[in-house]
Amino acid sequence: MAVGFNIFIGWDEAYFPRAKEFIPERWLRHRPLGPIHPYASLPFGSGTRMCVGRRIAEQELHTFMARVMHRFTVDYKHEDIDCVSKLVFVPSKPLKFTFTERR
Ligand code: HEM
Repeated sequence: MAVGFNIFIGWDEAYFPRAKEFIPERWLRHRPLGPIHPYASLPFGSGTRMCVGRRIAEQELHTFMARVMHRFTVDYKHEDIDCVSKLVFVPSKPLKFTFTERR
């Protein structure tokens, strides 16, 4: 239910300005693209049956990303990537990132 909801609302300009552009900065705490309705994105569900692993999952993602970015410089020197909806949004092309170990 929550996943389906995300697909349909995720591209709705009424909830997400420049909805089809990949702008992860929209999620920063100060919401540079404007406020986001608290129920516009529910990847972990909501209410009494929402995901009990949410905090673990988010902590793991943050720790993983921080450790990777601390260790590597990440480059992408290919064509623009779009996203397609396959139950959830996924990249339209393979992600050919180059990871260079930082010195
Ligand atoms: C990115 C990672 C994850 C996503 C996107 C996710 C998403 C979800 C969603 C959408 C639900 C259903 C919520 C609802 O019915 O409203 C759910 C339920 C659940 N998730 Fe996750 N989950 C993630 C990671 C985890 C992890 C790491 C754990 C355990 C450590 C976990 C344990 C559970 C459990 C036990 C439920 C059932 C809760 C209930 O029915 O009371 N999940 N999750």
